[in-house]
Amino acid sequence: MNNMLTIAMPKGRIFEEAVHLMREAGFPIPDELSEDSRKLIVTVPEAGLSFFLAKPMDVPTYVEYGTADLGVVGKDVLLEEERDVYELLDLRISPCRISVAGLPDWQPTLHPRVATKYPRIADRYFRERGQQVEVIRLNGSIELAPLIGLADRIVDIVSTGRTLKENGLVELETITTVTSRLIANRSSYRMKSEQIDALTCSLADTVRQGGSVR
Ligand SMILES: Nc1ncnc2c1ncn2[C@@H]1O[C@H](COP(=O)(O)OP(=O)(O)OP(=O)(O)O)[C@@H](O)[C@H]1O
Ligand SMILES: O=P(O)(O)OC[C@H]1O[C@H](OP(=O)(O)OP(=O)(O)O)[C@H](O)[C@@H]1O
Repeated sequence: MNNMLTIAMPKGRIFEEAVHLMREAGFPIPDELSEDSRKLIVTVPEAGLSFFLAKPMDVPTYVEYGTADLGVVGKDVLLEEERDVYELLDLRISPCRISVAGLPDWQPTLHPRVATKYPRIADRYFRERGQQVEVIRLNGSIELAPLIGLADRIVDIVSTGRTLKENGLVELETITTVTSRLIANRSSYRMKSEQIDALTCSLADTVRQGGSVR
């Protein structure tokens, strides 16, 4: 059996915090694993760890298919992608929320349109409330949609609230709060339980001690 643990790391916002947390938990992550580098795979044989860098939305896919044993990913992505993976630990990093937002003078319309990068989350949210909406999937700059008349409302990430404020939008409802999670492939979790449990426990201790808060 291959005893190496392969970990899918998300590029972008979560990356630095995740690396910081792992180093605090005692895992020797080399400087080579950096967003400044173009290298996508970094192996640390002496620690039995191999890391690769992926787009955040793709992390659960790599983990579900077993190309990574573990992954670090935002709860928003888990809720959107609905991949068959284990969620092992709340890492309490990269906090934000998913909210419904719109113009302050927004009025309900007969066939409301909702723009979002999270079509499943949006669809589920409005369906559970018995509200019929047309969900329009966009890839970014979601706040544009109500400003230019593409949609009545948006479902998007809010962190500081600055993007909403600078575009004259208001947060109407919070759908859920979000932090990053450690996830595992189901069969890896059975086959490599000892290694995965040890890594999860070290990270959990560090998280409990507030080690990740910077
Ligand atoms: N202000 C924020 N905006 C977006 N994501 C945030 C924010 N704060 C924390 N996050 C977390 O970071 C993750 C997104 O990271 P990032 O923006 O780097 O990736 P991305 O959405 O794939 O970006 P892009 O599509 O612009 O490359 C989200 O899944 C979420 O869990
Ligand atoms: O509340 P804030 O702190 O302003 O953060 C929220 C904004 O950040 C994200 O956008 P991102 O920067 O990823 O750009 P994007 O529009 O291209 O997705 C998100 O989609 C919001 O637009």
